[in-house]
Amino acid sequence: MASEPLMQLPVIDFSRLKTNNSYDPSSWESIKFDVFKALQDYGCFEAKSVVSIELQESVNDALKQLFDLPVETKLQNTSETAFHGYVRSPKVPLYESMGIGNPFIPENVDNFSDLMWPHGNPKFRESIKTYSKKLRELDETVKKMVFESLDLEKYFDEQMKSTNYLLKLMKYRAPDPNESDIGLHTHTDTNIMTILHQDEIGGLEIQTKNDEWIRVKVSPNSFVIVAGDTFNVWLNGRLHVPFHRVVMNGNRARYSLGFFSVQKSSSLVKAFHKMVDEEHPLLYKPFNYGEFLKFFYKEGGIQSKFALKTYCGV
Ligand SMILES: O=C(O)CCC(=O)C(=O)O
Ligand SMILES: [Fe+2]
Repeated sequence: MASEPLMQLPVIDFSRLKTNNSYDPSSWESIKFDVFKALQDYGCFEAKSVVSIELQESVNDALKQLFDLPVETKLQNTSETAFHGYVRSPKVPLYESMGIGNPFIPENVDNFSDLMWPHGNPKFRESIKTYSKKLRELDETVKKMVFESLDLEKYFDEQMKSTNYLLKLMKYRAPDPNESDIGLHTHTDTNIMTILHQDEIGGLEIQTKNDEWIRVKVSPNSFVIVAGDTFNVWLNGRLHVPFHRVVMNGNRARYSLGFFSVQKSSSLVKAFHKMVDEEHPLLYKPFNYGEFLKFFYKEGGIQSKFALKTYCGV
């Protein structure tokens, strides 16, 4: 599949953000500028130096151990909520995934771990807990920077309170010789924002505003931050929401994970009043995220590249 290997996503180093455990104000301002620009221009960027290599490696091991479990064990993880249970689908034959809801709540990780390893797996528990805390911190930092860039600080706490999180653990097997190499079809993320990590196999591809595909290759302990549709509804189109996909190459399995922030269904997804003016007319009517997901999964929205526009575009 044709893709452009030479272009790179913006790289933002988060190690400069704190000195002696407190935020350095000038670094905050300069990183904030880069974050907002990257999300406007690309809808994504590489976030560097958020977790240590050691922590990343122990999470990579945890992922392999999880998917090596017998399928009967993996099937024990069931849920009514989309992507929280064990997912396999003939539409994406290379893909399987498992989810842990709000994984920074220790009990949620313990319950998941006990279900998968009834005799215990302390290493899995501890690495996932530490990792999830770091990812939540990164999620909050990036969003706060975007809110500040648009003078929306006063809405920040309320928006964070109406957010749920999902840690999605994913494996893609290598395709058989006559099988398609598509791991995950082209899509945008409909949630607020996603923090992705892929292992050294690579395969994540992101489309630029000029319709060129970038094959993402980032440092082993970096993340790719991806803006989702919900975020762009709040901001009435100020961000770019990139199409992305997974294309497998080679003959080894690929492991990845995503930390998804999702707006709770108890409040409507809608543009901040301040974001709508003559220059920026309203793009989407307010909607309930749970209802949108029903449309997305049941009425063929998932096949449409522009499901949100069809559902609530003005
Ligand atoms: O596996 C990946 O790297 C990407 C996953 C993804 O885009 C998604 O789950 O929405
Ligand atoms: Fe995605």
